[in-house]
Amino acid sequence: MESDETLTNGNPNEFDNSIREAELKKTAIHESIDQEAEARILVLYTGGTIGMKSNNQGVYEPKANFLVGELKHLPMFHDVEYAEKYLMSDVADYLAMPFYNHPDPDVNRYSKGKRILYKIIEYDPLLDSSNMNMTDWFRIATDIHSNYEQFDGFIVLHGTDTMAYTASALSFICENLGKPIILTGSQIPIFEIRSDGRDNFLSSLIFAGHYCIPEVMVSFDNKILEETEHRKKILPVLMHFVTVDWDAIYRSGSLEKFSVATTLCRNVGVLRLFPGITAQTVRAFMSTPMQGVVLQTYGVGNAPSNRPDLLLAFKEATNMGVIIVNITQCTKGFVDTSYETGKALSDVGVIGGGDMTPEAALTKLSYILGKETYTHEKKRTMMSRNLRGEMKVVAKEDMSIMDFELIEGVAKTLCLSSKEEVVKLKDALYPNLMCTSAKTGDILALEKLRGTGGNFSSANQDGRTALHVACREGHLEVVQYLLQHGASVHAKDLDKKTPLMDAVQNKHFSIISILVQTGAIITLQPVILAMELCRAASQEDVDTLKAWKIAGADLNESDYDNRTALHVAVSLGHVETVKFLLDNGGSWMLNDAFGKTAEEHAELLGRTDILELISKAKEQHTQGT
Ligand SMILES: NC(=O)C[C@H](N)C(=O)O
Repeated sequence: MESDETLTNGNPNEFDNSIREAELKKTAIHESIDQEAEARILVLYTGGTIGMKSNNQGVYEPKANFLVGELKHLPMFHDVEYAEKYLMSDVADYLAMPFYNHPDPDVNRYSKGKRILYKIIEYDPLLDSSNMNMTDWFRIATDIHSNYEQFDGFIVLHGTDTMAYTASALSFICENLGKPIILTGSQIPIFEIRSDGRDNFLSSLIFAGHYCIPEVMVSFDNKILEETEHRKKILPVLMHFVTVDWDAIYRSGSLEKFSVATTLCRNVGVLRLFPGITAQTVRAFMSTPMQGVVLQTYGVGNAPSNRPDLLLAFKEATNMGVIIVNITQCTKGFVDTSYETGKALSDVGVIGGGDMTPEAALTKLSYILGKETYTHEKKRTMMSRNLRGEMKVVAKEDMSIMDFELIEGVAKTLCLSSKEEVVKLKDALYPNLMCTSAKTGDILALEKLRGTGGNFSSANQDGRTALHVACREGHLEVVQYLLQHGASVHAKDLDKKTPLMDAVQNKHFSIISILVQTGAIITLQPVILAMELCRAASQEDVDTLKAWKIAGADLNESDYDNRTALHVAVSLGHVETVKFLLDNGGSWMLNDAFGKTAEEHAELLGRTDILELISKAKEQHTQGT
């Protein structure tokens, strides 16, 4: 061989020269490596059509240990000459793309192009994505985590069938992400003569190597989409190859390091409404062990408001602790409560899911329900928050005021300098911020306000406190939270209304019980209370009568004509109301101002059905005494 000959037979000077040349060459190599901007990308090859091969029956199947070797023959994926010269030691098993000068001026302002070195880790077995499950999501996230520091970005080669699920799941379980994760795949294997796979993979490598976008994204068809909107191809794209919409990028404000969530809840599901769906189906779907349901409704989040049976089934489920999130069946659009039919759902505890895709909503539910340290109310609040850019349109009533960092913001804008000024501003704003948070059931915001000196007994300009508002809205956990943190059950607003009255008027039975247990009492004058009872009786509003009863009211209270609720119910022939009143201590013997008892009114009207109820009540009364 040439070198041996030189060694053994050659002139010693020639030998010295060749060493010197080799040394010079080495230095040149190092210089060129040092000068060349470089990005290192880790590619997790999980399977999918992109790396499949047709078997002898002409069917595509994943083929192990095949992709890397084949890519090495494609010049746009591997620069053989460069690799032979420079890929050694720690990068020996990497592939090297040809040096690429990115046309985007934003990217190229500081460097004249980049060399992307990438390493492929092939999963065993390679999976068709239809065979993947939650454990595979964790494996991908954990692999990214353990290689996080050595790489500038990550690509996941994945089948297209369930890519939207994996991408959405990764976006949630990868917490405090600071580097790009791009999922890509193809419809035709990368080695076929015509394949979308080559472009998709190439775009992903270039994108991951040139842009530091801290999001999970999907690369397809020369477009990079945020993971959570990937299904909706019609939405504006984040990047159309050379132009990035930087404003559309979601950035976490957290100071925490990148980590991977440890648990996902599997008891979640998607239910698509259809005309004629039965309440039985809904109940069966939402029964134990179900913990979270994505409800796909019509249009802007509508469900039939003329189906009390369905609404009751949803209400039962939310009361049992199932978290239901409302998203639309349309491929484009978002959930709004401006229609009566949409509001009916939020009234029974269904949370508005804005414009989330079904995959994002489902994996978000699974992620949040997996957070064992969160209270139920916190889980509900988190579901209505935009956590990873998955909700471009947050339903107005679901938006947390704390998202705006209001106090600091206002103080800065007004250039307040002294502590006193800031305290004054706080006094003016805090009660309203607390009421707003109580209205949306946002315990996190309340906690933040308390932590920065908020006092839950302070009232806004109408004398309303956060407790008034929570009682009115029916947020049981917020009521409990406020009471445990110093809110007064005795607070009266400018209309002399207590939180108990708010709860009664809105028929929130459990809240009424808690308030009574905490010492709340009815503060209305007896005659006014009687008028309220008579009005409820006249409207056959048994639930309001029940609410007053739980609040401690005597249902025999009489108005200015000495009429009781029972007089009114009998005179108007409201049988159910009569029955409720008799069952709850209503007296048939009290005279009104015209000298008549309720029983006499029934006789005058010839209401034998009511007279029968009265005689039954009499019997029970005699047996009881
Ligand atoms: N195009 C594809 O990748 C489809 C394939 N069945 C998969 O999801 O793995």
